[in-house]
Amino acid sequence: MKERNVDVAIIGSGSAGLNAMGQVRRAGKSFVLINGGEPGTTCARVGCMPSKAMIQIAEDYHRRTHLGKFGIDGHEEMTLDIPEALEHVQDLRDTFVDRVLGSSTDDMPEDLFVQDYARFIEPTLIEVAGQRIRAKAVVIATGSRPLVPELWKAFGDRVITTDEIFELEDLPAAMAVIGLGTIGLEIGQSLARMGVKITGFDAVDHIAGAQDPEVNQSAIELLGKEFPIHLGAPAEIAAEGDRLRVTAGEQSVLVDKVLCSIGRVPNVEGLGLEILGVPLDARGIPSFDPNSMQVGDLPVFIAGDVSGYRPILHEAGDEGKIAGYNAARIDSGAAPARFRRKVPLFINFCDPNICAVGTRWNALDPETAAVGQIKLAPVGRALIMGKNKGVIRVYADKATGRILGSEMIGPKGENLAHLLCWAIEQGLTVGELLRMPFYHPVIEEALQAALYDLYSKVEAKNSGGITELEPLAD
Ligand SMILES: Cc1cc2nc3c(=O)[nH]c(=O)nc-3n(C[C@H](O)[C@H](O)[C@H](O)COP(=O)(O)OP(=O)(O)OC[C@H]3O[C@@H](n4cnc5c(N)ncnc54)[C@H](O)[C@@H]3O)c2cc1C
Ligand SMILES: NC(=O)c1ccc[n+]([C@@H]2O[C@H](COP(=O)([O-])OP(=O)(O)OC[C@H]3O[C@@H](n4cnc5c(N)ncnc54)[C@H](O)[C@@H]3O)[C@@H](O)[C@H]2O)c1
Repeated sequence: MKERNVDVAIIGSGSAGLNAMGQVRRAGKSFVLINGGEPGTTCARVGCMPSKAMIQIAEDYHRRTHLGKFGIDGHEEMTLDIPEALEHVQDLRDTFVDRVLGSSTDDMPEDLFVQDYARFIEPTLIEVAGQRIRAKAVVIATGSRPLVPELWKAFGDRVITTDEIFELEDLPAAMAVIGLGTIGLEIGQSLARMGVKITGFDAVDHIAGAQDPEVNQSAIELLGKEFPIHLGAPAEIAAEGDRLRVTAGEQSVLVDKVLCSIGRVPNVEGLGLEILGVPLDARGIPSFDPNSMQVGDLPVFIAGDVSGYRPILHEAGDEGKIAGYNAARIDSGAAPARFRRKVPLFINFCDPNICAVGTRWNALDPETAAVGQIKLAPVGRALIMGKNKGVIRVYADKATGRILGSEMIGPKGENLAHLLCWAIEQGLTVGELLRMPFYHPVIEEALQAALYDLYSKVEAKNSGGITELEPLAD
């Protein structure tokens, strides 16, 4: 079998793999990029981008339900052309995929971009497409795919995942969404708003991965107004004629299709990771350092969703950069560089957005943490928008006032979560945040109100006579 040598072999041309390639190129090292399956990245093909395109349509169409209150007539007659809407999602998806391919692999020669599934023969020897590639370092960036229980696969295209939903040309009348994590809520709510009769199920008693009980309760209440939500029992599926009966505990519903959104599994089958000689966890992932992305003490690095560490886009990109940077420098003899990871930021784009930042509720020490909150109901700008629903909860260290984290459900949560995340990155205290300007009337005033509540509960207070203003030195 033909064998050739490169400095770095990157397995997977998703967002993590492409970022790794960028670093290797910048370091002037030779490489091969290997991709089994469709190129174009999960984000652009079946992930972030088509899902947000669908959410946008659903949200704009849903907006008609507020218009009557504003005196805008004609909204009752508004209809949604589903095939046209789905075609628009597909067109946008194709644009995003073309952009990714155009700026990455489109013009790469076959010896640099090998399209097949790779397999480890040794930690630095890869077999792919009938050839062997000896690399000084290897980056594993093979991503993940939707988890579908074996039994449910027998229902064919009546049980679909996000890998199939953006291919549909029309929508069924009734669907169950099993799994109300990120995907289940984003897509389930969109489908409901587009006119599909949705019933949601989750085995646990919280949705959207919410940990803060106030946020979880508000989320269940608000989303539950749009479609029935059944929690606390795992769902099962049985065929009933050409339809499907979904049952969970006492609850049961007959539907045309099921969206299976019960999580994702890493793409590791056939990779032969066992030959690395590093202990593998229950998901088949070798132990690695999340600051260097190094696997054990091997010249092997892991990045992106396959690691399961932080399966979101900007983190996959960061992990790809770290892995690529270190892989390109493996022959320097120095230990791989370790990088500080960013403050965790998570945004669920359902409406209202559900977000989590920094230290999560379950990790807070009730002895040392203070919690401030604001319910959105009285917030002026939210009221004007007709979106004064939800709650913002912000956590700080009681003694120092330093912001630790937040969980929230509210309008423009995506923006407020960024502000808080950047404040935590900067090590700011609640007092320092209150000294920032807040325009009027903006949704940030909701955050300001939560911060005032939090300020009243922390010991560290601002110096000078006015909380919001820094006194000038004489
Ligand atoms: C519906 C949905 C919505 C999402 N929305 C968001 C969002 O709004 N914001 C956000 O931050 N994140 C979102 N995500 C998550 C985000 O898409 C992922 O974190 C990101 O795409 C992961 O990139 P990756 O490079 O790790 O994997 P991928 O992009 O999946 O790349 C892995 C590549 O490896 C290839 N491969 C697999 N096995 C092998 C093998 N053995 N040999 C060679 N190649 C192989 C695959 O074919 C694939 O091309 C969403 C995900 C989904 C599914
Ligand atoms: N906005 C975003 O950033 C975004 C959007 C979509 C997806 N993603 C990424 O995709 C990943 C996967 O999303 P996901 O929603 O599939 O997974 P998830 O882990 O967020 O949610 C899965 C849910 O399914 C439930 N579940 C599992 N088995 C069940 C059963 N038999 N019956 C009922 N419920 C069951 C779990 O309790 C959980 O709540 C996320 O972790 C995230 O990283 C991110």
